[in-house]
Amino acid sequence: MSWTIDETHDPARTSWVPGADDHPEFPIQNLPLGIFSDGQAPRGGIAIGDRILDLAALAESGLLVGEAQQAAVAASGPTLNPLLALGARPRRALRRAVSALLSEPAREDAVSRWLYPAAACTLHLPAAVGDYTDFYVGIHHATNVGKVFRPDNPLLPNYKYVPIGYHGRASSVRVSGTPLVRPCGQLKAADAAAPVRAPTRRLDFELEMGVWIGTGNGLGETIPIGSAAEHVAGLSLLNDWSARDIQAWEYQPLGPFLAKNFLTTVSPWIVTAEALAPFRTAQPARPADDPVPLPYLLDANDQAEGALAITLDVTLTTPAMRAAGMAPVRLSRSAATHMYWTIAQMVAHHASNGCDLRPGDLLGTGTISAPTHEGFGSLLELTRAGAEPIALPTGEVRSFLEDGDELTLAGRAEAPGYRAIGFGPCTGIVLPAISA
Ligand SMILES: O=C(O)/C=C/C(=O)CC(=O)CC(=O)O
Ligand SMILES: [Ca+2]
Ligand SMILES: [Mg+2]
Repeated sequence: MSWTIDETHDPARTSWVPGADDHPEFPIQNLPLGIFSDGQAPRGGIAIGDRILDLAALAESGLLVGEAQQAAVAASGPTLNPLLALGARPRRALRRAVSALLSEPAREDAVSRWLYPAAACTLHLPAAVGDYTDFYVGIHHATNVGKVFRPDNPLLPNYKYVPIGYHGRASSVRVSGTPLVRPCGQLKAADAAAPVRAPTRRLDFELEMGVWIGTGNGLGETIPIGSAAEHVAGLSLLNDWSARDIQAWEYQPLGPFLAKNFLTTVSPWIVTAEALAPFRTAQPARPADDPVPLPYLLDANDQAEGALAITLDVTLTTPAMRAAGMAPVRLSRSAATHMYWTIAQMVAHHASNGCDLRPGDLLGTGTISAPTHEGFGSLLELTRAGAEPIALPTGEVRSFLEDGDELTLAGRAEAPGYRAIGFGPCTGIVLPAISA
């Protein structure tokens, strides 16, 4: 229901907002939801071109009615959780109403006063994240990483039956732009008898998408695969910063812990399920030898259109590049279609034991690596665990991230006949460790 194509996706629809029609990420066909502030209290907003539309002001303007007004009221506070809890219908009504207001020239006088330059605003985390779970649906990443950590047994036998995940840490999820302080942890060299505590020497990124849960499920209830997409409010980009040396020593038997909970960065905007409707595509067929998913994970409609045509880029700027005024260098280009499990399968599996998902919960997809080197989604893979450092245009090399490096994820949804949309940046700069 929420993932249907309507007049808001019409590529011929234009906006009176200056520059919006030429904006590479936020034309009127996108209308992503976020939380912003401009000196006053943080509140809900919608990105349009290089402006932000104030939803709290819109809720008081008298310009909206019905479910659109209900949604704008729910988006007037410091988090979008109340809006996410309303589910797809009011969110979609708000999208349609805002799309009409921003496209009809006669509305410019009434609405333009509620638009602010994004460059003058601060963006916040769009929702208070109650729980954060990180999946592992990038099968090429899982195979590559498995080769590093378990050379004899890279892809474990459960992988093609279970959408594998681990419970991450919600408290350290932050919005794009938050600096990353290099973490300290236990490091143990292969030939050392005991670990030392020191700043990580293998600081990495992970190219992921974040899935924002809208309506949840009650404790003890499941979410059937056929309705799982209805529980997804939208997507962001997500960087699951990782300390590979800490990870290698601590991860058995319970999985990632301090190697991955020191910061998780998300892009500021929730690109809604509604906005992403035109970019649905078939889930790539599984190789003939792979098992058919169990029935609770299999839905014909999900297989037919449960993947998303989103290109994902990773870029790096080093301090030397910054000093020389050089443009960021691209480290990787992948695509969301390289996920072995769909978002609906992740949601259905998560709730399949009666675990309750709640509005504003965040799911990471796991690192989305392409099958080939130019699309690997982490430095662990790109440099083969540091054995093949990347040569940069400055003459520098990188095995893992160094202090002062700035790493940025970008995403672009594209489909023939539709206006491409973007996600905004997911960026962070590495600061030196505070002390060991
Ligand atoms: O032990 C392993 O195989 C690796 C585990 C992870 O790196 C967890 C993770 O964050 C998965 C991912 O991003 O795909
Ligand atoms: Ca991860
Ligand atoms: Mg993390």
